[in-house]
Amino acid sequence: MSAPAIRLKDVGVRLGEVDVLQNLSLDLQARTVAVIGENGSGKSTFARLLGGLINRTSGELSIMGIDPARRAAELRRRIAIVFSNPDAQIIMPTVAEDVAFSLRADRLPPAELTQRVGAAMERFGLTELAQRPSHDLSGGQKQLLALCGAMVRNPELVIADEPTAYLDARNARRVAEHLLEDAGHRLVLVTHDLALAARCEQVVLFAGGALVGLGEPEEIISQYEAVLAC
Ligand SMILES: Nc1ncnc2c1ncn2[C@@H]1O[C@H](COP(=O)(O)OP(=O)(O)OP(=O)(O)O)[C@@H](O)[C@H]1O
Repeated sequence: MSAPAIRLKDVGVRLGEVDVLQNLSLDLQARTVAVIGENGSGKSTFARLLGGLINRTSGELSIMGIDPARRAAELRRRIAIVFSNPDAQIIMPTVAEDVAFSLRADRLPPAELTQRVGAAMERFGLTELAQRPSHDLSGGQKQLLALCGAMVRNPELVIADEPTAYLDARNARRVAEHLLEDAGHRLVLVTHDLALAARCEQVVLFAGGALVGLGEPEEIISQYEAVLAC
């Protein structure tokens, strides 16, 4: 592969009075990247930065050749962002309508829209819930719906922040397979689940808003476990 998919040079993010991320310089080329670190270390802020949801205060940033501060709309079309709290991502009254809403910009013919929505719901085990009011779903079902809505658009890059947080073991496994094994997209996965992180090709470790490790999963997870043991 040529240019890194994600490139940061001396990036800083200040939110209010707090320097949340400092002097971040890294190139991410692997298809699947895990982001790990202690509570409050800056992982979610990093994910929101990559997703164009917050802007950097300093430095340079390129996501698949796009500067999110300049071409946010284009970036949003090519990526999907999934958070641990799905409520913010569920908009429409029923499950099927909510999945279809994610495809509104594509202006698909009705038959193709129905087919795409049906296939996506099948993939995430939501077919039986298609006509259920989306806000009556359980936390785990909502998480599956949010993921389904994100993935139905076939994004090039998925940024997922603790996407299995509300899921039972079987659904967590199913979601992990979709995110990790589907070669159709790149993945940046924020997680406290080190077994999940170990399945990514590259791992990024944060501490106190700074990058303190970047490399092979085995090496970086051992580095983190040594910190946790103190
Ligand atoms: N809008 C904000 N204004 C000020 N400080 C913020 C803001 N958002 C986050 N922070 C601070 O930035 C730091 C990093 O937060 P962040 O949510 O990125 O951490 P995290 O690594 O994702 O944590 P966790 O594992 O607990 O989810 C925390 O100290 C947090 O309090």
